[in-house]
Amino acid sequence: MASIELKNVFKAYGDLPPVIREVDLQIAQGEFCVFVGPSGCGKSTLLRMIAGLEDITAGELRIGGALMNEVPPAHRGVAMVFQTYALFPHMSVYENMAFGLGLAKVDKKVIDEKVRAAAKVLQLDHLLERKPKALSGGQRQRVAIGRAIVREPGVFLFDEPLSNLDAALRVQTRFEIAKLHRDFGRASTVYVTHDQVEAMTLADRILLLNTGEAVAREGSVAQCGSPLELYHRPRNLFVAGFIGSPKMNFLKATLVSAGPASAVVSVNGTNERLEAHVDARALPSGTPVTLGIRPEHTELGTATQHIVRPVQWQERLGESTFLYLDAGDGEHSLAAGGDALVAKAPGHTHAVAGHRIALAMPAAAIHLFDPQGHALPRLIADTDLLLPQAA
Ligand SMILES: Nc1ncnc2c1ncn2[C@@H]1O[C@H](COP(=O)(O)OP(=O)(O)OP(=O)(O)O)[C@@H](O)[C@H]1O
Repeated sequence: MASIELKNVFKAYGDLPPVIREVDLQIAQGEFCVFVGPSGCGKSTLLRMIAGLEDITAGELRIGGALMNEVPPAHRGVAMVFQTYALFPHMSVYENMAFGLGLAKVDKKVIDEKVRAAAKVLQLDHLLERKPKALSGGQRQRVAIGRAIVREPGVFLFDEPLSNLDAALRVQTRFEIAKLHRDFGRASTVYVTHDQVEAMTLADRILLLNTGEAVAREGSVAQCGSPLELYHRPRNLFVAGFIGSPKMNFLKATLVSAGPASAVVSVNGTNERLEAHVDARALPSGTPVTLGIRPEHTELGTATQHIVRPVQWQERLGESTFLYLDAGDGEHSLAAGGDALVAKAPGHTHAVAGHRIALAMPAAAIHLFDPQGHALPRLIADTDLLLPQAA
């Protein structure tokens, strides 16, 4: 029941360059915010700074409007769920869940009510007497979540809570976390993950963190917005390449012409011309650009404008088939160590390696990036992309 506000937050270890720079972020009460980014970008560090487990080098952290920089973790009104569960092995499920409330000297009867209510929600009521070692990974993580819930915190912090679970249990527990948030949605939640699907499905808002030189150049925030905003309107090449799996295809191209409704580019090393519903009027003709298109937005065949490329190999997943084509513009060719061009095709597709196939690229699906990697504005209405409308 508390908002979280980060104002120009920095984190540096000793004399090393800051690992977190210039983070400005407001998480509204009840909002579910997911931190994602490449390994080492500082997701956990930022979360631990909110929890009070790491000092804040510079900037301000407010929870529920109150400055928290110097407040000890126990007094911040936050509850954290760790990847490793961090349960007490000698205590039963009940004792683990009751522990924090006992420390806070809450009345025994109240503790009992809260533990039993949380256990019911998490379907742990038949396991209350068990020790953690007699539980599955998923059950242990539910106990860790239960221990957080009974404290009725204003803020929930999750640090990769599902990464020790197998694939099926991850899906189930992800669903449970989403449901818990919906049912008890007054707490603000910050959730760290490197899993795209978790980020896309759980978040009201995603904060994608920069890594490497970009941190020094533009601060730690690569982009912050709704999952579909990052998917449909990535701000730059890094965001476009990070959000989405398999990742967006990139082709080197050159701007031929730019008008109010679309731009035309030529794919380098070919005489192919493609129209894009993008506003490129800020750039002169002849400017080198990067064309981006997601594998799921390509189509097989010649129904719309298309390019023709040889198939290298295919991955058949049942529901869909991923075709890997030689990007084939010399610079990008697989033979030259470049990325393949990936197309998502229907599951029944069967392509023969070496065969040349036509890959349609609808003008509405193409993204363009300027020479600095910044996205040019897409001329597609928010309503067509199912994006949230401004109030
Ligand atoms: N105590 C420390 N001293 C020096 N550097 C540290 C310390 N703790 C973390 N770092 C560095 O801070 C950076 C951010 O680490 P952090 O664990 O927050 O990244 P992450 O995005 O959560 O990574 P991952 O996805 O791999 O868990 C890393 O480069 C890490 O090496």
